[in-house]
Amino acid sequence: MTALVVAMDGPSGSGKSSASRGVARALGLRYLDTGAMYRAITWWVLREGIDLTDPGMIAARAEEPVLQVGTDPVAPTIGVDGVDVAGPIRSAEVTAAVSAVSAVPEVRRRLVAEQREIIGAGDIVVEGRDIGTVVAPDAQLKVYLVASAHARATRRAAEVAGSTLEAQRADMARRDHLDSTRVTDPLAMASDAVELDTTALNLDEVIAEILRLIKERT
Ligand SMILES: Nc1ncnc2c1ncn2[C@@H]1O[C@H](COP(=O)(O)OP(=O)(O)OP(=O)(O)O)[C@@H](O)[C@H]1O
Ligand SMILES: Nc1ccn([C@H]2C[C@H](O)[C@@H](COP(=O)(O)O)O2)c(=O)n1
Repeated sequence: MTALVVAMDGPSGSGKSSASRGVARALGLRYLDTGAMYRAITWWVLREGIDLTDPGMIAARAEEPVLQVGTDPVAPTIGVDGVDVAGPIRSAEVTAAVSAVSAVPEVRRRLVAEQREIIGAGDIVVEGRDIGTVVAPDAQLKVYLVASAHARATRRAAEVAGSTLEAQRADMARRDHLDSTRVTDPLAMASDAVELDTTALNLDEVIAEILRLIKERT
């Protein structure tokens, strides 16, 4: 049987990470969080003091940081030049800057190549924004997760200590806009993806539906 690749795309807070990890764990597959890779490069750009408003400078140095990416769905890891950045990449500072860095074509070219190398022989669930359209267009199953803006902001506000619903809603609207209007690889649903609205579903129900879709395809 062909090695399985499942592509999971969708906007911020739609549940991609939680559902992808759950599916990978259930089936003994690997898991790749491509958003963590864009966040890791962003962490490095900020640490280097590179001007975020200068895409040319970000592009010129895009190949410099070396990423270490772990694909165990139980304990995914991410490092930059040997530094564990799993915590820092979730900071408000990185979240505010990541759309600008991920819009730089040289950053995307570099990371898409690395992502394809990690996907390699398959048996992996890959989540992000452009997986079904650009990174793995031949994936056996492509799922596009959506949820209402209210549900997404409520979930995030519950997760981030000290945050409010309104702040989360504003941040997601800003990132959705930047992620879907960038010139290279914008957030878009692949024509052969299955759209799954998670607004009224709990996480177990989402995972069960994706497992059902995988069974149907394989
Ligand atoms: N179906 C669901 N029902 C309720 N809560 C959920 C559901 N799916 C995910 N969550 C919760 O919503 C939050 C966001 O989920 P998750 O991080 O998986 O989204 P995401 O799409 O990967 O977001 P991002 O793109 O910003 O990384 C988490 O706190 C998660 O536990
Ligand atoms: N394949 C991807 C994955 C992520 N991004 C960008 C867009 C997001 O704002 C940012 C962080 O992703 P998250 O951790 O919130 O999933 O990275 C992208 O452009 N392409």
